Amino acid sequence: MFRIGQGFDVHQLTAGRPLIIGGVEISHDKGLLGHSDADVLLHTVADACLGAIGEGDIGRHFPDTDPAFKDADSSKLLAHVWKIVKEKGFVLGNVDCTIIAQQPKMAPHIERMRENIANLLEGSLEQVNVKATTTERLGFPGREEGIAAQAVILLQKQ
Ligand SMILES: Nc1ccn([C@@H]2O[C@H](COP(=O)(O)O)[C@@H](O)[C@H]2O)c(=O)n1
Ligand SMILES: C[C@@]1(CO)OP(=O)(O)OP(=O)(O)OC[C@H]1O
Repeated sequence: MFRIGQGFDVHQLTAGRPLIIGGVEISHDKGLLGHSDADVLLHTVADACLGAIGEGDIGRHFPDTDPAFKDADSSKLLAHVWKIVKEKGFVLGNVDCTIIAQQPKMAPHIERMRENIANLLEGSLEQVNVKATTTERLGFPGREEGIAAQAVILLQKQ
């Protein structure tokens, strides 16, 4: 049996925060604002996983009112979500992600993001694709007010 899930997340860009995307800290003049480390890509992958298994979303599992998740490492949140996925008997088919950001360039960091996601989802590099696009300066990503990410995941029941 196969299950498909999709995720979408947005975080605001602000000065004085680190920019962490896909578990990679990227040198930039602004970072993403959130209750956790605001890793928009890992949140999106976590939501895609939860969607595929019918388990709601990360806000339900890790409420942003809970001090336990203040500045949380999103790798740990995704690892917890993946444990739930495994307990339900699923393995990774593949996951395809898009980061929507005008700046900075994601290309130099994409391979490390893929490695991080493959490790967290206990898959191979070939099962994980990460890409990036600008919005040609249009809308909130284009004005560099925020960064969005989306993901589609396929899970297979063992
Ligand atoms: N933040 C980004 C955005 C894009 N890229 C890479 O540039 C290519 C062209 O982007 P367009 O939005 O003009 O289509 C895109 O395919 C990515 O390879 C990037 O690295 N970082
Ligand atoms: C991850 C959590 C929890 O720390 O907080 P944020 O970093 O604000 O992220 P968001 O994508 O808004 O949703 C889930 C939250 O509950």
